[in-house]
Amino acid sequence: MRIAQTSLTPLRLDLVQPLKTSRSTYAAREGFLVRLVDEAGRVGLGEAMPLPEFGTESLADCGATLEGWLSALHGQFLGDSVRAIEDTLSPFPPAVARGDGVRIRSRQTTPEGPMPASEHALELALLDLLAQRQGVPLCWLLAEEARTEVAVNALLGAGSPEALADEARKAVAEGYGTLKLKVAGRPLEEDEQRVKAVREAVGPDVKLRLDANGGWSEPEAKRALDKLGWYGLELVEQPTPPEDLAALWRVQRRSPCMVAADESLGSPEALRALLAVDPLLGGGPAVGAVVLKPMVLGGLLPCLVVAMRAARLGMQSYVTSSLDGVVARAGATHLAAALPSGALASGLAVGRLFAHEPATHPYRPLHGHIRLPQAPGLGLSPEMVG
Ligand SMILES: O=C(O)CCC(=O)C1=CC=C[C@@H](O)[C@@H]1C(=O)O
Ligand SMILES: [Mg+2]
Repeated sequence: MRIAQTSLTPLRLDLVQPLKTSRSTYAAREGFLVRLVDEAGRVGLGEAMPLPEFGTESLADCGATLEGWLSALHGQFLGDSVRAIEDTLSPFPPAVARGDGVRIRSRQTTPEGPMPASEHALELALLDLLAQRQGVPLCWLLAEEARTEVAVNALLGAGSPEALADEARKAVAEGYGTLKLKVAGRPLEEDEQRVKAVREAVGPDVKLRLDANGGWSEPEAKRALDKLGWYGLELVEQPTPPEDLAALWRVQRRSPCMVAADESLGSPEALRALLAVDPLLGGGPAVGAVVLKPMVLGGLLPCLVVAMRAARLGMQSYVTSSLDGVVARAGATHLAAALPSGALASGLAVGRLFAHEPATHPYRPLHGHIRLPQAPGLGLSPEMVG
């Protein structure tokens, strides 16, 4: 393929109401939309929505990096293969590369260091273009047996127990079978009232997952899960701080439910330890599941590698958005469809959090699922993405 045109457009997503977690409060998200046009006028879409608190580069570094990479890519020929895309994104010079990628990294034009959000944006645009050229949905580039629909959880953002109960009832009425709510960063008694209100509102069969965003110490996590475990939890995301894997391992072994590592995957060292059979972690899987954020791990392809390695170690995986736009969520949905298992719902139903979510796009959840468009690539037209 020849990259005939490139464009980089700033993207801002205002939330309807700020989303509070134990570590951050999100009122708006800022990033970039990438467009790559091939010699036949096909448009490949990518999105960078940096999340520095999860280990990505800053917004400024992302913009500078993508400017440099798109300038290096403009007018270049690239092999029509996933291998060529991997080589283009590879941090190693072409001498090490195996396929016919394009050298985009150079000291003169781009900042140093890992740039996962930038890598995600460029990789997604190239995968979208490649899949369009091959006339297949993007997920077919990732797995031959990709699923055609993905179960997604509802993210409950309300604060009070009463408001959470109303939000939970509404989500279940819309067909969601899995609900997620933020905990930690407040007295445990308050969290217990919130979790209890949701469980009493929806009954025993709806799956309930919590996200502490690393906000509990190890003793607090054990005490919290002893108390909240009575309400039938599917899993808890990142109960303890991301850098202490041994604490995460110890909490998993006492927990009444599955522990999912999320923020820990933002550290390359911690990710390597999670995916090794580490004697420090008792030789077994450190946690029950890993949360795959393509924006944090640098794209769909690195996430797929993590998912395969995790599965070999007995860990499940699921995908979540990084509170990003339609393009990134579309790519994440194709990744979720290609994972070894779809047993755990993915966190991709965040469109309703945003004030100006595009009205017509095919990745809107329906009855708790996203059905993938059977169209080439992402199946998104430029006007769908605002
Ligand atoms: O998982 C979901 O339902 C939505 C994504 C989500 O909860 C998050 C996205 C980005 C940052 C975090 O606040 C949070 C998470 O930790 O998973
Ligand atoms: Mg999380």
